[in-house]
Amino acid sequence: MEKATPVYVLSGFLGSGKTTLLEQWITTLKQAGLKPAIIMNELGEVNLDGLAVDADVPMTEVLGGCICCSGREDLGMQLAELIDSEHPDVIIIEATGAANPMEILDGITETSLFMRMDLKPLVTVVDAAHLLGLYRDQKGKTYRLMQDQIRCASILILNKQDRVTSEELTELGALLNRWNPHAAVYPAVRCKSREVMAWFEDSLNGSGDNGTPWARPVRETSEKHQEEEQAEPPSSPFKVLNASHSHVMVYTHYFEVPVNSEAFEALIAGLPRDVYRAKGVLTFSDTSGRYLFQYAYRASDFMKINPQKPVPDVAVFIGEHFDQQQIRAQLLELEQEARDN
Ligand SMILES: Nc1nc2c(ncn2[C@@H]2O[C@H](COP(=O)(O)OP(=O)(O)OP(=O)(O)O)[C@@H](O)[C@H]2O)c(=O)[nH]1
Repeated sequence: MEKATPVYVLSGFLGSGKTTLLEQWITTLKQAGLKPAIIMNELGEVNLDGLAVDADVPMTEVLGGCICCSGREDLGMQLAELIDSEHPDVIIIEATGAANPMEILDGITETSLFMRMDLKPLVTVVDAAHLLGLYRDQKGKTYRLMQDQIRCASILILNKQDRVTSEELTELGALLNRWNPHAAVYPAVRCKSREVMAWFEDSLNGSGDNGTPWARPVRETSEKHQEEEQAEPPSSPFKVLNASHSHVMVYTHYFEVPVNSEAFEALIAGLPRDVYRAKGVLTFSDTSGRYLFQYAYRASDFMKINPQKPVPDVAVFIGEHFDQQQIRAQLLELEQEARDN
């Protein structure tokens, strides 16, 4: 089976340190002999961040707007083109600081309907001093957007630790914990964090392991750190949160055989409430042609389609803390039933 391309999304407010982290990841990938490709989204018409990245790394730019609003389809297309033309081992998307990550995830999963991708847990970089200032004012669009970016993340890098006092850092840690109790939080200067790098390397090794990396590496890291945490003196300004599962999850299922349409509809109708979005392309065993299905906020829709190029049978589920294994087991059962009939 064709290999799934791992896709990482870096979110975080303007100037928080995303490009700084991106450069470190690129270095790591190259040292491991892997070929990275980058999608950069800048609000301006010129990609200034891109200048900081190695010239030999394939890069696609989505300029002049925020991928999450104006160019969602653009993002999907760019992603597909990048995979087709460059065959990278890993893709990293650096979103503009003004983007809402949920919308970006939605754009990316469109592409996974026709290309094998392994979407990794979302990483958000937070500028400690900026967040502190906004938190003290408690208002404005920026404040709310930063909250959204924090809430969607599975991993939070509390960057620019050097620009706040240790008391402020503790206060911010508690704040992040309240806003997103599921994410692991790592304070850092210039995004340098041993734990985040270990997670990154670990998650690369887990690529292609359909869906599981969403739950695994953070847990491993946090388990390790629980032990370290206990050994830390009580005055330690930080603790790593016990993130047993990633926060916003995506489960992608590639079908090996056409399944029964009614059984599939029944499965969709019975999805847990925590799955708030699903979509896919399917061939059914009991109908002719292919269907695009969409599910949002408990309503589903099936539309007959005629893809212009080969597209796998696939379903993508997005939600918070849902049991991916349960959905996977149900889908495998449908496939088994189809084989038996
Ligand atoms: N003091 C301090 N400066 C940092 C730290 N991390 C990054 N910076 C600086 O902050 C500025 C912004 O960093 P970038 O990595 O470009 O941030 P970004 O999130 O990519 O910025 P946008 O693309 O504008 O959203 C740069 O001048 C960095 O050198 C840090 O931990 N401490």
